[in-house]
Amino acid sequence: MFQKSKWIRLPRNVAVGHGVLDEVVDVVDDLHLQGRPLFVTSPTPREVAADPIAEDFEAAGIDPAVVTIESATFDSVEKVIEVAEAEEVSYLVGIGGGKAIDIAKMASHHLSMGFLSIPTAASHDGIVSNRGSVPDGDTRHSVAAEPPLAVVADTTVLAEAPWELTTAGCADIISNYTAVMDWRLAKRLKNVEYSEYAAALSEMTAEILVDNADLIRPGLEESSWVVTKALMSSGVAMSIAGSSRPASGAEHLFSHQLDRLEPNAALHGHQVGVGSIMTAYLHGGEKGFWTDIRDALDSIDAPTTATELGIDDETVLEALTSCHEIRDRYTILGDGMNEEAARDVATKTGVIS
Ligand SMILES: NC(=O)C1=CN([C@@H]2O[C@H](COP(=O)(O)OP(=O)(O)OC[C@H]3O[C@@H](n4cnc5c(N)ncnc54)[C@H](OP(=O)(O)O)[C@@H]3O)[C@@H](O)[C@H]2O)C=CC1
Ligand SMILES: O=C(CO)COP(=O)(O)O
Ligand SMILES: [Zn+2]
Repeated sequence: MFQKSKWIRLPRNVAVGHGVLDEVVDVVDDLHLQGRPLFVTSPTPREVAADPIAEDFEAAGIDPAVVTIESATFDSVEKVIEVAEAEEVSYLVGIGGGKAIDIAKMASHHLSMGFLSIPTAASHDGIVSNRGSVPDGDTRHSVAAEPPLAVVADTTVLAEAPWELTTAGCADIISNYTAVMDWRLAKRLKNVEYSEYAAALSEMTAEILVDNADLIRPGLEESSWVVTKALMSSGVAMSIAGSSRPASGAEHLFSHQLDRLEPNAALHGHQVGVGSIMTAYLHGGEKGFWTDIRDALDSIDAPTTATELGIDDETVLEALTSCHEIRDRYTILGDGMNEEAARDVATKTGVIS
């Protein structure tokens, strides 16, 4: 007897393009959201977007509360929950990079409140996903979170953000290739839950981005358009899967471990991109597959070496040999690499010299 069932929660409204930051109040109106919002933001996005959006709300007779967070931690989630309760808000608006949006979606989940996602950087694929990513001691949690009711992605704002944020978003997408390979491997070896649709969407998203690499250039609003659509598509793949599996494999374990060993050394997307070169090599795949990943990263100005990440070779090796312990997620790393093997892959792929 067929007994499978599933909920897939996706945004109802997606406003993307030139100047849509001016339409946030209209989006809220269209969703029939009542009461006071809490803006969850971080220092730079507050200046770039949260303060101007607050002025629009005030002009419409709505007084938003604002909380600024500095890091993607459970303490930040707690802080947001406390402010939301104290300020008696009705819904949350995450305004910023991956950090602010993750914290807002996790706090919304806890509070059972609606949430809007307003990215100020095309730097990560958590814009629409229903997961939050939080370091916690030796481990890294992928936490169930509230998917946004709506996304407002202004390509003017995204194009004006520092270029490396956009290249980080591209690298987060390019890493989908190896994430899906890890997922298929885990399906074959460990019978983990797997969605062919989510996997195909994730791969297709990476494919379209790489095919359009020529359009991705600094300061071009069209680049933000191409990258943001890919980031949202990748987030939809995660929401369909009900897990970050379509977009997070061993290359993400490597990045999460770097976050522990060298906090804030490099952007999330850049770290997963370099990780992806090495895990593509480990998968063997078709000859030249890892060089395709490296060349795709190179073509959009994303780092391909430890030096370009600003991380020393020994830290790369430590991350490679220990990152399988970060979480219970089967990948090409299996039960871990020894140091010799790690040095071999990192050297042969040119990540370390
Ligand atoms: N839930 C999910 O599915 C996913 C979650 N993630 C998570 O997202 C995070 C990575 O995202 P990322 O965006 O790189 O990290 P951050 O949110 O830390 O943003 C990176 C930097 O960009 C700055 N910034 C943001 N917008 C602008 C702008 N318009 N102009 C100038 N600077 C700006 C931030 O400023 P400031 O320092 O002031 O904040 C910060 O310094 C990680 O925590 C990662 O785990 C990533 C992918 C998927
Ligand atoms: O970064 C992600 C997808 O790009 C998801 O993060 P996790 O590895 O924490 O699930
Ligand atoms: Zn990622």
